[in-house]
Amino acid sequence: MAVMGDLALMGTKIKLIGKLEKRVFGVPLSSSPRFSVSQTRNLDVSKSRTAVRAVLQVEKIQSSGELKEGSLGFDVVSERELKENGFLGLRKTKLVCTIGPACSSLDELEKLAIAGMNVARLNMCHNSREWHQDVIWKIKKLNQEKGYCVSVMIDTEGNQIQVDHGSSSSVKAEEDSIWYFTTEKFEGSRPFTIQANYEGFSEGVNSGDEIVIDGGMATFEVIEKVGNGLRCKCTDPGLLLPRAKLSFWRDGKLLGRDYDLPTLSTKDWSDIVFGISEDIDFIAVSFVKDAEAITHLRDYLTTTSSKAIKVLAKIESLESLRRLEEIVEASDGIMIARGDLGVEIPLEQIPSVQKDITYVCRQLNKPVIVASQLLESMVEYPTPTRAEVADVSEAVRQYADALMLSGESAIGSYGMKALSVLRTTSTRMEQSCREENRQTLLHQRKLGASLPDQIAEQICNCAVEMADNLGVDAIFVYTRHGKMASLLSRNRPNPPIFAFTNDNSTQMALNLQWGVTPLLADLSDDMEGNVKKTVELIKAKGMIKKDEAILVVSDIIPISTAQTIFQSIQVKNHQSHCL
Ligand SMILES: Nc1ncnc2c1ncn2[C@@H]1O[C@H](COP(=O)(O)OP(=O)(O)OP(=O)(O)O)[C@@H](O)[C@H]1O
Ligand SMILES: CC(=O)C(=O)O
Ligand SMILES: [K+]
Ligand SMILES: [Mg+2]
Repeated sequence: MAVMGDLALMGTKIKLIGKLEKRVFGVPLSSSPRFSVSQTRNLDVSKSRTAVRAVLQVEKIQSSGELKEGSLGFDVVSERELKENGFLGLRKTKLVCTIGPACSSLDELEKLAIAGMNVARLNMCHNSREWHQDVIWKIKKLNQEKGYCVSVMIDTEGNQIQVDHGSSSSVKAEEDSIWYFTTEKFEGSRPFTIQANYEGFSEGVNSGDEIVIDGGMATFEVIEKVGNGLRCKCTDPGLLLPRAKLSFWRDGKLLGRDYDLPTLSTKDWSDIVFGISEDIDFIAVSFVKDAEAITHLRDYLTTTSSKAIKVLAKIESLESLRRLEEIVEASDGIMIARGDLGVEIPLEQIPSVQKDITYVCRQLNKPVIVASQLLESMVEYPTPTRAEVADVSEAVRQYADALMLSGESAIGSYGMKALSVLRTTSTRMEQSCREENRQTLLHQRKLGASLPDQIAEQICNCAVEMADNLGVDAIFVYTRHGKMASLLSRNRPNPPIFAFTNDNSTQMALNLQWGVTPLLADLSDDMEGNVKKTVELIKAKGMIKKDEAILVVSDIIPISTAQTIFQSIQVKNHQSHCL
């Protein structure tokens, strides 16, 4: 015997199956699954006259019969974590690692995968095409042969204005020393000379303006313009690193500069073509200025790639902040690239800007990565600073979908340790957020333009409220394109979300979404069959304990009845025979 409830919503069926202990939509329920109750309640879900009618009733669930052969599509890392820590012990915050010379061997990559790397990032600014290809092949090999599930992201070089002193190490700029910034091209280095990579870099700059290198590594005052070059005096001594970035200031204010350069350079396009041919999962676009470049790239990918490659916009300039909402709307996700952002805006503004961006992303339901200098000191040292741990914790408390390592994993000696710090710190803060019940503090904005989209959204909002109120152990979602999984994730539920999909690119894309464990499964149009099969398999693997309850959500649309959308919510526990 089990409890079963139906919610009927314009052809949408919602089922509740299981032990109902608390309140659903404010309706008090008996604590025993062996009760008989029938209640109705109207609930407006949109501006239209649509209403939800909730009917709770007792129904007998048939015994499951024999277990079928098959795989649940679990990757080895999630499977191990689930067995060791149980449902609630699964980490929700996703981890991205930049791959560089310190971690590019098969062995090192496997160690990162074991330690929880969900996405590997390749920065196209560095190294050769062959090097990147080799890393991608190794990751695919690990996924295919050893059962990991690591997605691949390429990060474009972009049209960045950089200055270089021509030496491979850093150079010191002393106070009052005179330097010449030039656009002239020459090999090697010349004393007190810095090459800029763009002819127009000094356009609109006046004498008396300040040049700040890498967000404050050193500062110069412009003495005079000489052709396209600038003669400058060092006013704040410091270090000049190779390929440094610069910002211009006048009267204490940043000079917003719109260089007439396309967001995607010729090299970026060739890297994108390479990425498509290597079957990558994400393209992170550097120095996005507006939504246009993102829309253009997405259109290009739709026509050239059979796979749904996701486009992430990197927020790392003043212009991107000014057009934040349109960029978030146009893209599949966002990276808060705090490194270059800190060159473009005053450092003290970064924490509030990060908070605002993560908030907008949640509202518009796009995954967001917090990147750069999370554990910067670990490039050199085996432990993080207390301030770094606090920074990581704050990003987790803001419910960022993912955290990213840059130099810590790419060139650092303690990449594995840094990843472990991200893992333990995020797990701890997630637990604290659950105890505080911070999810309820978040406001949401309606996303769906069409009624079916609004229905999907409302189902997910209600499903998460139910899951949290009922204290279920896990949410199962059956999804083709990941929409329902992301709408559930957006609500940041207490239990983990297991997203079953038969689409490989959906699985790899969901790797970036908070709290979602994506699983590749052989789904049919028969929802009851899908649920039964996966629950039986997960039970057979010993992943469900006797007293655990699961909430099931689906958006599988049967091909034969494409006009009608059958979406459902069910709650299952061991009292129902099919568990
Ligand atoms: N593929 C690589 N090969 C060699 N060095 C790398 C590679 N990837 C990263 N690095 C090194 O790691 C450091 C940090 O990496 P990351 O790519 O995050 O730099 P970044 O400058 O912050 O990124 P971006 O250029 O996108 O702003 C780089 O300065 C570079 O020295
Ligand atoms: C990641 C990156 O591009 C930055 O922080 O600038
Ligand atoms: K880059
Ligand atoms: Mg950057």
